[in-house]
Amino acid sequence: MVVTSAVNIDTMPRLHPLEALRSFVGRDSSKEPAQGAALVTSTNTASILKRLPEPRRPEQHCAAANEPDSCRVHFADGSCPHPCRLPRRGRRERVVIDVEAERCASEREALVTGSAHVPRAAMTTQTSNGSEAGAQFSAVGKQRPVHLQFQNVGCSAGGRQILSGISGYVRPGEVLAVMGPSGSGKTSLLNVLSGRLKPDAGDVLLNGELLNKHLKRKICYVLQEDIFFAHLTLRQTLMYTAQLRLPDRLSHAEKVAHVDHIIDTLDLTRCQHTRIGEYMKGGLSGGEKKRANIGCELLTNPALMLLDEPSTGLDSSATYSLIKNLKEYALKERKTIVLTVHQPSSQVFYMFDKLLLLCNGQTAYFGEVGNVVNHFNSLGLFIQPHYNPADFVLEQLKTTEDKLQKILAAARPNSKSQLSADTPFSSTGSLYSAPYTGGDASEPSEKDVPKCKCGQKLPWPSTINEQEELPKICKNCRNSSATDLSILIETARPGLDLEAATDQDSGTSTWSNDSHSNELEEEFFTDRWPTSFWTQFKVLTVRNFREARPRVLSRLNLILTVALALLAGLVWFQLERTEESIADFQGWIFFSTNYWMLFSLFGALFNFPSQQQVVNKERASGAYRLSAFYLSRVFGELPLLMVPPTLYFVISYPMMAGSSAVTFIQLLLLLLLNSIVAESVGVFFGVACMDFQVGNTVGAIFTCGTQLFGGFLSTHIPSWLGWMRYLSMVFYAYQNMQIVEFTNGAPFRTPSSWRVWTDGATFVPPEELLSRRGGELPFWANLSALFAFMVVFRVLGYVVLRFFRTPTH
Ligand SMILES: Nc1ncnc2c1ncn2[C@@H]1O[C@H](COP(=O)(O)OP(=O)(O)OP(=O)(O)O)[C@@H](O)[C@H]1O
Repeated sequence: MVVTSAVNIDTMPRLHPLEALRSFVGRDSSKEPAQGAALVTSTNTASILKRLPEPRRPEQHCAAANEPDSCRVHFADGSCPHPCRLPRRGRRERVVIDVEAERCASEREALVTGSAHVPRAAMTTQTSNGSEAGAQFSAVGKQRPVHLQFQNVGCSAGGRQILSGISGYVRPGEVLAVMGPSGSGKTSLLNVLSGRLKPDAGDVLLNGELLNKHLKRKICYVLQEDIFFAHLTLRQTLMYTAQLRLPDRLSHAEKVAHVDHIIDTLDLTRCQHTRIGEYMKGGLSGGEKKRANIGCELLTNPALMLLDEPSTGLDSSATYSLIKNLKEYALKERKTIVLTVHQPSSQVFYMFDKLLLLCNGQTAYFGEVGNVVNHFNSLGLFIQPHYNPADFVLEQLKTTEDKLQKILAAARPNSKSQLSADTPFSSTGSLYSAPYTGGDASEPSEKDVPKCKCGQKLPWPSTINEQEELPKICKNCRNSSATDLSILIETARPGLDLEAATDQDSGTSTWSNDSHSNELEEEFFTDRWPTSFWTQFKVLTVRNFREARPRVLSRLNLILTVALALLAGLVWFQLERTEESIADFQGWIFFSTNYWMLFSLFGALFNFPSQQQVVNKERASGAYRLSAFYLSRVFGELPLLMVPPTLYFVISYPMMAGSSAVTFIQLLLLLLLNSIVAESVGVFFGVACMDFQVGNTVGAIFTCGTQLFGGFLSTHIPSWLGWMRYLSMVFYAYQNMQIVEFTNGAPFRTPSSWRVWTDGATFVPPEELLSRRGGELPFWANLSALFAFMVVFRVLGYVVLRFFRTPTH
């Protein structure tokens, strides 16, 4: 054995050990077996072993040892490792990955041998069914499948009860469809399940644990509206999302691979370089946008997906392919999916596993999709042959009040007819998951007998009534709650494939308390943010720049700027520097400062709300810190915002007057500062006034006041109103530009005899020029006031966003 190199695999957490080997021996595994070996160290050997391709259980490795392409594990003494001999977790162990070696250096080193020429299939069999997709998703973050239960959920809004007594459950691999007439509470229920709306009553449980801040991060919520930046392409959108929401420990290449996989999975390859687009402007189709929306959420490999009307705006074939994709995804990845849907075709309808039918915020049916027609038949409501069952059940909710009451009564937990529809409710409305088979629960086989985490066998109820009397606390460990017990029973329920419920990644039961699997999961979910502040700032800055570029530097904006610059240049063309033209110089300065104040302020005021929609969506899903976004916006957009005023200035100022380079640059910088300050004010108004009309009105009042008190239009403001000028940012910018122009620029000739210069001409002294404008503040004071404006409004904007615009949906 030749050890060619050594690497701590903890620095490459998602790299397969054999991939690590390949990277060190420098061979392309797909062509020929690599020669050599890599010494791979890790603080957690078990994590490496778990990342080995199947078969990876020691006894299975024995069987596979003779197969040339399989991976084999041996210990130092050459014996086949028995489970009890596997290195214990948490100890610093070394794993040697070798091509042909037979032994290890010490007993605490596991020797993982095997040809580096591992078939691709073997490299990707890390998830439930060995799909490549699974490996891709597991690279993002390992997640336990989620069993969702909600019990007696009640909720009110605007003084009205919008949900009451809603219960249901979904297992991993299942899709629950929530249906009901418009306004029946579907979206509200999803909001409750996602934790965005606090219920007044009832509980939402994930794997038996009450929904909390930590668990919320396992949930992805695909909103009904497809909210994106219109100028970015689909691929850019997914890539930025991946960079923001996938942990820093994944390399860029891994994130790219993951995005590629999502694009492939959702069949978006053809349109990946198409702009998202917006109303009346070309871009992705409705179905592509919807899939892009789902793709952004899938990137984080969520255990539980909530989708609000994913089929809205899609034709029937697009809906079919979308739901089929979701169903396959749920099955393959053991994901739990809840979605709301309006009038699915019967083909789509029967793809769902469970159906929750809502009417006026109450349950009209909960159970298997396949049972719903029988359930309605049992109530004397019969479906016509060849009639779409989804249409049929929805129509039943719109019939007479009597019929509706009958349906709602039958759906109540203590209703016999609903129980026979395989609904896991007790008469008290609490959930348990033992199957109901004609009144008595089936006796479980020995292996399926429910057990507490401590190993204590739990009584299997023989009747529904007994199930209600399940022990609240396990006698042995006195820890488990009744909820835990119901989940254990669910796990052990006859008919539920325990193997399938096993987390294939860890080789442990889904519900078992495998500390290592939890460790990995914790690693992914305990951090408040998936990426560091610096990563968020970097990615958001680039994204803001890309997003703003087509908007700020649009052809129309550039035409407008050049046209305006030429007009201003022509109006004030080649002004003579005489006393008579002083007012013209002041006019140009005032016009320029005002125009760019208005341009920047209203630009920010109009654009920020649409930007805010995306930011709200991303903040609600915990993608990044608000501070990172806010700061990145400054650095991402400001360079672009500088371009139009600069373009205007370099055209119009030389047309008006010629000055030294220093004066030229000083005036330009002052004009830019004026624009930046105005942009800060615009952002604040955009944030503070959620209503567009209100924002527009407030902005108009502010800018008109700013102009009136700016110092040019009126120099005889009543003394009791004089203080108002200090609230006008234009006042400071206007003053400073005059100071620079009149002090640093060439002097202004005058026929009067103020000052005689060397050539015999007389000039107006600069002090006289400045005193005429009625200003009294020095240059530094004006500059400080402008900076103060900028800082105060930026901080105010942040405060409003942080404390008054907390995203809920
Ligand atoms: N914040 C709120 N204040 C007052 N009423 C609300 C609020 N949110 C929801 N509602 C009301 O609750 C009911 C359920 O709303 P929800 O949006 O959940 O219905 P839905 O079934 O999703 O409807 P649709 O299918 O039309 O989207 C509606 O009657 C709605 O008017």
